[in-house]
Amino acid sequence: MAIPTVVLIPVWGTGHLMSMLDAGKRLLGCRGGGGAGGRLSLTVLVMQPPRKEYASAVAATVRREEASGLDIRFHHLPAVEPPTDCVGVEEFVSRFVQLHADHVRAAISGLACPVAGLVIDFFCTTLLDVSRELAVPTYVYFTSNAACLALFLRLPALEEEVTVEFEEMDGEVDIPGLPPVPPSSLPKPVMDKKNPNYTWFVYHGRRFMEANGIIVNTVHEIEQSVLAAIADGRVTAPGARAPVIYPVGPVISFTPPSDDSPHECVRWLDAQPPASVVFLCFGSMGSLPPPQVLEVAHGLERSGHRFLWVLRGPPAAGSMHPTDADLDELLPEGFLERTRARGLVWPTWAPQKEILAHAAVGGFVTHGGWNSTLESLWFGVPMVPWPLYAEQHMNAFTLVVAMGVAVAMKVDRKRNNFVEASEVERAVKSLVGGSEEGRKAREKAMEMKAACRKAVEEGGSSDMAVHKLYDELSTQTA
Ligand SMILES: COc1cc(-c2[o+]c3cc(O)cc([O-])c3cc2O[C@@H]2O[C@H](CO)[C@H](O)[C@H](O)[C@H]2O)cc(OC)c1O
Ligand SMILES: O=c1ccn([C@@H]2O[C@H](COP(=O)(O)OP(=O)(O)O)[C@@H](O)[C@H]2O)c(=O)[nH]1
Repeated sequence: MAIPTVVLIPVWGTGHLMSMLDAGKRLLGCRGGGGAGGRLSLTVLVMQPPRKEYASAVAATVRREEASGLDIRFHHLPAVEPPTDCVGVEEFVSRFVQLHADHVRAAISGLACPVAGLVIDFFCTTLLDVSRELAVPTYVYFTSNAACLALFLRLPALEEEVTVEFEEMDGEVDIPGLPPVPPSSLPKPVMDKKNPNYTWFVYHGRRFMEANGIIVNTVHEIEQSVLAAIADGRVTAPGARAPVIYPVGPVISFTPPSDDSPHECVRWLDAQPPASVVFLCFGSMGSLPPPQVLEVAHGLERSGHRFLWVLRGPPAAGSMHPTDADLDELLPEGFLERTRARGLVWPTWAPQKEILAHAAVGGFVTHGGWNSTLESLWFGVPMVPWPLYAEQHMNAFTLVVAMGVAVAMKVDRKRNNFVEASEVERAVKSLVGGSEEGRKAREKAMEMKAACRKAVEEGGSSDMAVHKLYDELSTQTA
């Protein structure tokens, strides 16, 4: 009989597609997985991305994985017409995915091998209707952390409990397993209940309950208390218990470098003392408006510390991604000359993981995307979170208050996440300048590094979670 397959349905963004593929590959790595005599294969249903800028990145990923020799097949779904009347990302992605339901049904029904299960990105819960119809067990893959997942699961009950906007409520938001969450730290889509993006968040939170399990890119030991609260039924409404949670992280995509010569950023770091450099980078969609760039430049200059700053320009019209920065136009007059001996400003995509791995890096000013956060923890680098979009305000709260791996910085959410130069200076000095706060964050980050590495070793918590999932999937089609 043909080997049963696990069908993956990712969304197209790098932090989503790569993360799900790498998690899937861990299933193939289980005893009897995708190697010779394997008991499971992977089939990836690829949606044609709604924007050209994503299409080439997706195509490159597919080419690389097809050449890997692993038992992974890619099935390209027919294109659909993207909705044109959406107000934001959550609504757009959710509705665009929903339009693929018939194609997903046809693709799964047409597979020549038995289907062990379906793994869907968290934006894809509308497809639970298809999997129910086909009687295929379905797991949600949650690319962010357990704290954010707990909020998703708690939202349907919060709908009843908090009838005003969160920012108008008295006190803080109660999410069992987390310290009380200030309403100003909630993810962007939750900040405006009249917005369809909020409605979609609540919708997904409700539908997660129908899944056979939720796979989360986190580590049991680093989010123990919130994971326990979910498992004990304290997060969900009375009488409702969340599906089994599989913390399989950190899932980090390490792609082999394309040539042997070290990147210019790495060569620059080679000449810096250990733990002396603060690294600033704001994710795949992060760029700072020109007045904000000036504040950062002044803050870094006044801090007196070494820095490696990935500075990107504003996105071109119709794009979500930053352009390469024009440094002469963006930076203050004479800044590069004055800081030449201790700073490097890099105007384009940087090899973030290689940089975080470097001994010279002492701290990371990050937008707090979950992939960046896990990469920082993997290398034991303490952070200063500077949330810009999506769930990043919630991540910043988790990193500072719940995990203690980051030094807080005052970010004015009401002024487009503006940070004053003096605050950049203070945060940088605190992070890499030997303050008690910075020392504690570094110590915690090193503890988390050890926990992350242990979790993915044979017999570690994440390794066990992957095996548990593998066993469940393989028995379902046995
Ligand atoms: C988790 O809550 C939100 C996620 C997103 C979001 O949307 C998105 C849409 C795309 O078409 C492509 C993407 O790559 C993408 C990515 C994305 O979130 C990022 O996901 C990472 C892993 O979950 C990470 O945690 C980053 O912080 C996110 O930026 C958008 C959103 O609101 C706008 C969310 O609330
Ligand atoms: O110059 C850059 C910017 C980002 N990244 C990578 O892009 C991903 C960003 O994912 P994250 O979840 O942190 O944020 P998002 O971009 O999805 O908001 C991470 O793997 C980073 O290492 C990188 O390698 N170089």
